[in-house]
Amino acid sequence: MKELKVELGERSYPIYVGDGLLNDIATTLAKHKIGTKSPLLLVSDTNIAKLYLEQVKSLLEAGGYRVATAVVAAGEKSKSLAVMEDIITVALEAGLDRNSAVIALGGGVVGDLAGFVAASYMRGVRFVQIPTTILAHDSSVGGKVAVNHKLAKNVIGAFHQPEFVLYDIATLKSLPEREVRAGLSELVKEGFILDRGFVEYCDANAERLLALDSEALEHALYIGCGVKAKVVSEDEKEGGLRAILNLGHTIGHALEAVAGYGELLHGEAIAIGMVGAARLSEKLGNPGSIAVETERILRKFGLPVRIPAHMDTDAIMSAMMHDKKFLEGTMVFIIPTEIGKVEINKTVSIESVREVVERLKRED
Ligand SMILES: NC(=O)c1ccc[n+]([C@@H]2O[C@H](COP(=O)([O-])OP(=O)(O)OC[C@H]3O[C@@H](n4cnc5c(N)ncnc54)[C@H](O)[C@@H]3O)[C@@H](O)[C@H]2O)c1
Ligand SMILES: O=C(O)C(=O)C[C@@H](O)[C@H](O)[C@H](O)COP(=O)(O)O
Ligand SMILES: [Zn+2]
Repeated sequence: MKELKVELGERSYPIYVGDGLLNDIATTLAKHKIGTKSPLLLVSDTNIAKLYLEQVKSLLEAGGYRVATAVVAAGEKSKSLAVMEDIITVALEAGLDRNSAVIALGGGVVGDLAGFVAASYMRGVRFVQIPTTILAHDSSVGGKVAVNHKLAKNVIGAFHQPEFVLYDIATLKSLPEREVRAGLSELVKEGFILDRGFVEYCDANAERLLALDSEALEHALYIGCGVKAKVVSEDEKEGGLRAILNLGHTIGHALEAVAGYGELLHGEAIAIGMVGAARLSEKLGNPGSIAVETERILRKFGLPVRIPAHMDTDAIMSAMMHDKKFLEGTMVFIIPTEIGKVEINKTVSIESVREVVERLKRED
């Protein structure tokens, strides 16, 4: 097992990464002083529930915990206020109190949703992340929790840090291929923003990562979680630096909302968004090779790098105006200045964004 730490003073917490860690869930809860007197709420989705819910529930019960479960429909559409309210009903009916904890067993959808329940229920209860997708190396660390609004992604949410993150890479073996690719998109993003060596590792080990080779995956997730932990430790609430984790998200989130949540997976939309950001970089005078290289690596992972031609440019532009980085009429963009480095740029014009969007729709 490998261990990392998110350093946030009294809210610091560990990330445990390893093979078979789920077996230790009850002892890990006890170690983190989550006791057996108040019931727990285990949140999952329909796909994950079939695979791992009974196992985790039994392990917890064997450790003396009382466990209520809430299973939501798999997919992005479950990140909604309506589904959140249903989960809160389960929590109330099961008698969860302020000493209870909510456990997210799943990908980013379950993590963001259960996390926002934990942040809101009785004004905040403890929260544990058990990520089960590659993408969730990103969502389980850092405390951003949210649900979507039909006009914009993640605009109803909070910062609520977990007690710990338990990442059992054995669970990743059951991921569908499309989800593996989408997860690798956000994983290589951690390299694009801060670590050229990691991009080179992902490039050289693409086949092994796609084949879910345990050693390559454990190493890559450890590095990816490490980048995330470092950035969050320096800027928990996105006062500045943390915005770099949003590379590809200004365009990407707009595509997700306009396509209809779940049509384009988050990682797929971010892949297209990262190509968009690299094209904008070229417009700002940086080398065109950044966009070429970004695109080459994302294609290697079988990710989409073009905007579906049927998507309406005006709708995409208008969705972008709801981005959390759109401030006082200015679009703040995360721009790659070389592979492994980005800058937070406030000079990108709306016209150049429109041009890039149009071009990404027209090209093959
Ligand atoms: N909070 C953050 O900082 C943050 C960071 C990145 C992404 N996100 C959010 O995360 C979400 C995307 O997360 P995701 O890609 O994990 O999607 P997801 O949670 O929808 O999971 C993807 C699919 O894989 C299935 N699945 C999950 N684990 C599985 C397993 N082990 N075996 C088989 N199937 C499994 C799920 O049922 C689902 O169908 C988006 O909503 C995005 O906005 C949040
Ligand atoms: O943790 C962050 O900060 C990120 O930006 C990580 C992103 O990958 C993630 O998709 C996040 O949810 C986006 O945040 P938002 O504030 O743009 O909704
Ligand atoms: Zn993301």
